[in-house]
Amino acid sequence: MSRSEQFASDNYSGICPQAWGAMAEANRMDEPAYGEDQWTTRAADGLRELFDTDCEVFFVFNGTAANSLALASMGQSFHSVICHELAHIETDECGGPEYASNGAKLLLGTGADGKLTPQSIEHLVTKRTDIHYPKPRAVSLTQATEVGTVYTPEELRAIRSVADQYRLNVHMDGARFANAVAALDVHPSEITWKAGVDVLCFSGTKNGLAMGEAVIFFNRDLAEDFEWRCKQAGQLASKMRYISAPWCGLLKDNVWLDNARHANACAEQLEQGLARSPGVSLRYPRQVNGVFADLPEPLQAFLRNKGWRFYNFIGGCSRLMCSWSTSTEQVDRFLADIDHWNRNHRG
Ligand SMILES: Cc1ncc(COP(=O)(O)O)c(C=O)c1O
Ligand SMILES: C[C@H](O)[C@H](N)C(=O)O
Repeated sequence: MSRSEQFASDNYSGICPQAWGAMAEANRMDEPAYGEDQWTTRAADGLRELFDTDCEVFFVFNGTAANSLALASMGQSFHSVICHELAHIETDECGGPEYASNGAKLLLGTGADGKLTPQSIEHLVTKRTDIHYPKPRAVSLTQATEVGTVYTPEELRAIRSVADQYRLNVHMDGARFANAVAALDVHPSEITWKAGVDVLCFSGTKNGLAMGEAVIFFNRDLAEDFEWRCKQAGQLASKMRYISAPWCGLLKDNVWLDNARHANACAEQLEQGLARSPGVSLRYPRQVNGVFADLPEPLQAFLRNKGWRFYNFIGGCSRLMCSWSTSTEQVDRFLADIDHWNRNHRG
């Protein structure tokens, strides 16, 4: 499949040149294993510098592991985790968070545009407080959300206020955290520890790495023994430098932010083009690197027949996801195909 023919997922993209170069540099000589290498130290220090705080940093292979193990560190098996009904930890992690915590239950909240509201959190915390129900101990937010929207610093602080009231830890699934920082144009600390986030799972995979998520504990108390939890879960890479060195490539000269800005810009170009297409509407506001559009079924079939790949797994709308490697020419080709359909096939 040609790289240029998909808006299916930022997971389809390759490794960005800067990450690849850092990997090659780390490959030049032997290094200590299991995270004792210079690259892992440099990457962790680079993230502490980026967030401007002395946070604990761990690297795991993928997002499901990052989320599951982070949440397992935030409560016991008899607790529950509040998340939005569209949350990836609910819809696409195959019970990973429940498994890693030995049974913590996910309580599904609501909110417009995929964003959990303080009211929904409070409702779930207070609706049952009897011994027969798993006591809420954490709230999980996805930033940017599964439908391409972002929590503002104010919204995050409001959630933190409710979390404090009910002694909840705050987890952030940062699969597209870089895209949220780019969209909000804030310092990363403004939408993490300064807004009360205890643990961030920062995805490198969706930002230009082959794999590799950083689990960042701003609340260092929750990090106790996390390395053992990772080891037992098979998430301690012996050649850790092949995860951490590419992270150094992203952090150098803020490549991570440039990659996110580019992906967001491509999605904006897509959004603007779709706005000109009759019969096409957006299901959610476009704020980061994904466009969630209601496309007529015949148009979807036409595009797929032309070789374009995209998913329809959220409420039936079409998700068009851009990444660091999306090109403006690719977006133009997609829009040109839609224009062709409108001119020649639209009923
Ligand atoms: C919102 C969100 N969270 C977490 C993940 C992590 O998933 P994976 O385990 O596939 O890396 C993804 C995957 O793309 C995602 O979209
Ligand atoms: C949803 C799917 O699991 C993947 N996280 C993606 O965003 O493409």
